[in-house]
Amino acid sequence: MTAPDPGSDHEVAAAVAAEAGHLLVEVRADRADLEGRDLKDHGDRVAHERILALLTAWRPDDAVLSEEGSDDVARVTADRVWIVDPLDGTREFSERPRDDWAVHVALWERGALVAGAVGLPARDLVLRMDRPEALPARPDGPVRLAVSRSRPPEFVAALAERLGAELVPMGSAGVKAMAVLDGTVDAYVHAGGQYEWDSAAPVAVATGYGLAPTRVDGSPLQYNREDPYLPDLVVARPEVLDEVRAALDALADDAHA
Ligand SMILES: Nc1ncnc2c1ncn2[C@@H]1O[C@H](COP(=O)(O)O)[C@@H](OP(=O)(O)O)[C@H]1O
Ligand SMILES: [Mg+2]
Repeated sequence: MTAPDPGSDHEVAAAVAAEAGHLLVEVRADRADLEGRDLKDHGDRVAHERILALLTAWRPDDAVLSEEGSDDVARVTADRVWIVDPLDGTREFSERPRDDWAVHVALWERGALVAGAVGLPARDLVLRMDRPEALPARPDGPVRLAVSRSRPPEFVAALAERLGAELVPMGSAGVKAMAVLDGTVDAYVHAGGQYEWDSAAPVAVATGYGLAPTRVDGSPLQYNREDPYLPDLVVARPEVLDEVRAALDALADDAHA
């Protein structure tokens, strides 16, 4: 049976992320018979089904764009669309006991992200757009950039060289964006491929925390487009934003020279 409607859209986002996260933690513990691809596929599927069941019960009139669902283009004309990645960092989820994987739940309404939560189930955390916390003070030293541990884009290596930055590898777009918010790193820059579900909830939460995520070229991130491919992203804490932007612009100039 589905629990009662949690209330506001923010509460729904957080409850959906938490419930799917609990399920994934259980699956990982209970299904010792599953490994690798089988564990990834099972996790993706059960988390997607749970999220869909909860959103259907609590927000029956809203559309859903999920990494694991079949896309219905009718969402493009809908007023409200939940953009979800039931299991981000699927690879890391399958590598027990890694904890760098996430559940993403965001709500897009008429052009803007209006609610969002990123669950970090293996850390028993849900970060929410509506419950921002102060960023810890930034330590002295080089800029720290979160980067994919399994397929670090060459572009980010070039950026790090230009900035004299340190690369901090970890899995999951949600984990990397949340690492900016908890002070583990100063920025997360990605290029070369991603989809709306990889960044919508992390961007919603980062926006709630007062950050201003953009595309790599500085333009706004736009969601609920017909093609959900959204290949690049910059999430940076305010103290390093100008420096990171200047380096990105210089790299773009070099590329066009
Ligand atoms: N070049 C690329 N093209 C498409 N998706 C990419 C990508 N690089 C990263 N991603 C997606 O972004 C998420 C974070 O990746 P990473 O951990 O490597 O930083 C992953 O989501 P999933 O785990 O949901 O598939 C991954 O599939
Ligand atoms: Mg993903």
